[in-house]
Amino acid sequence: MGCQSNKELNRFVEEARKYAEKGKVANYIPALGRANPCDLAIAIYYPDGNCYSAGDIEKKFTLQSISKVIALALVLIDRGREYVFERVGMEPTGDPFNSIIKLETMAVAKPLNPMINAGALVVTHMIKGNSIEERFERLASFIRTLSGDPSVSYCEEVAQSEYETAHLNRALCYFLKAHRIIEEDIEPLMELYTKQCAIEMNCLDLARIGLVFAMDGVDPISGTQIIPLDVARICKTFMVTCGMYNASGEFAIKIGIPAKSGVSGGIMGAVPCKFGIGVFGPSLDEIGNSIAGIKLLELLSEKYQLSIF
Ligand SMILES: NC(=O)CC[C@H](N)C(=O)O
Repeated sequence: MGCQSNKELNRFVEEARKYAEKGKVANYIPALGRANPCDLAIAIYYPDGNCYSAGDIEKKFTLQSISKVIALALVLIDRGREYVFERVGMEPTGDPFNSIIKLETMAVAKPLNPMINAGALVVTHMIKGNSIEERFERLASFIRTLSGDPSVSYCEEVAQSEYETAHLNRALCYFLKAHRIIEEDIEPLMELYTKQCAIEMNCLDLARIGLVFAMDGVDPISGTQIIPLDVARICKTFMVTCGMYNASGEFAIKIGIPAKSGVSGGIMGAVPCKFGIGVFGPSLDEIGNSIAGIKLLELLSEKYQLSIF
């Protein structure tokens, strides 16, 4: 089944924490550079409502790229598959998450998938609403429903810090605007995107969202289908093929759990039909994934045979 003991999870955390010193916290968003590289936490949420956790579980972190998979679910619900995939593709890139190179070399300028920044910016562009505030609120309220935590909000300091420094993301947006994939003003879109990335929570909330994906869109605690089955499946497939950036192949081989990471050090995992996982460890490897977090998931996956393959 899976780990059902805080004590055992704690042993895994302490074993994996040793790897944190081999990585570095992200500092291209200045506010993220202030994280403690030694922090490490995990929570596992089961369909019966039981939750096990260990490490620095009280620490909140921003979702960053984890928000990409949730925003994708929202726009797929709102606009349907056809509309969404006319504007963003379904293929992994093998490039870093913020790369611009494929946009220019592909025959059609549309981003290859919604998990790289270019694709995620197009997804955020598709969030419906009459103002930036309304669009952000729709996403935030969707995330509150998924996590079952009505207090979820965003970290203003991180949002502002990214907004002030997100020149590469601006470049992606202007390129996409020139090719008419994005059709709105870029500065308000950047405001929305940086707030989206700065939505913060602890790893228990994140595990609960992972659980909804694991259960094909049903929140087993409330019994509601929050995400339609086909949308949940599309999201999980992207998590497998592109969720860990250009390390998704290695992650699939070594760990084999649909997962999505973010540069703040979060990882959301969805073990199909079993449980959701939330991990936080801000020390990152060269690709930008939580170094101790990956080790922790590796220990867990090996012990409990969690690979879906
Ligand atoms: N990999 C990430 O988590 C990237 C998210 C970050 N907000 C960015 O756009 O650069």
